[in-house]
Amino acid sequence: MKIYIGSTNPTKVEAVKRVFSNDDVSSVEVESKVAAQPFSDEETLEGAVNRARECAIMKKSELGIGLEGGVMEIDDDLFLCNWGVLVDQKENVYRASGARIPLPDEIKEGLKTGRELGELMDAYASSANVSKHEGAIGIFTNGVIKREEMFTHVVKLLKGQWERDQQ
Ligand SMILES: O=P(O)(O)OP(=O)(O)OP(=O)(O)OC[C@H]1O[C@@H](n2cnc3c(O)ncnc32)[C@H](O)[C@@H]1O
Ligand SMILES: [Mg+2]
Repeated sequence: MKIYIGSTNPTKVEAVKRVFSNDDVSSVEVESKVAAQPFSDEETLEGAVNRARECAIMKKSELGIGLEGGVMEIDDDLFLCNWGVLVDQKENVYRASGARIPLPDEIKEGLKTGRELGELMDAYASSANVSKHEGAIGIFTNGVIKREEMFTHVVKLLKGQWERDQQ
C-alpha cells in the first residue's frame, strides 16, 4: 500500500514505517491548519485530521496519516497530548491518542507566555531538536518512553481499527 505521513519529523515518520513495515511509506510536509502549539485535545486532533486528509488526497495515496502534538489542561496542570488520524480512500476517519503526562510548572509557565514546547524543551534539556529525538515525553520519563515509541503506539491503534474494518 502507498501511505503518506504528513510530517518529516523523524519520530513520526519512523513510527509509521515501523508499524506499516511491509508498505510503501512516504513523508510529506503538509499544513496542520492549527496553531504551531495546539492547546487542547480538540485543536490537536483537528491538526492531525487536517494532516491526514491532505495526505489521503495525494496522488496514488491509499492511506493518509496525520500525527500532531500539543498540550491540554486538566485543572491547573498542562499535559502532553498527541493525536493520530488515519484516512482511507473511502474517506473513513480513524482516530487515536497517545499517552499523556503532566509537564513541570517551569514548562507550563513558558507555554502560557506563548512559547512553543519544542523551543522550551531544547532550552530545558540544553540540547537541539528534542522534538525530533526523545521528545518531552522522553525527557520527563527519564528515557523510558520516547516520542517515537509513543507515536508507534498511536499508529498501531490506528492500524488495528482500520484493519478490523477490512475483514
Ligand atoms: O514537523 P512537525 O510534524 O510539525 O513536528 P513537530 O515536532 O513540530 O511536532 P508538532 O507540530 O506535532 O508539535 C507541536 C508543537 O509541540 C512541540 N512538541 C510536541 N510534542 C513534543 C515533545 O514530545 N517534545 C518536544 N516538543 C514537542 C513541537 O516542537 C511543536 O512546537
Ligand atoms: Mg509542528
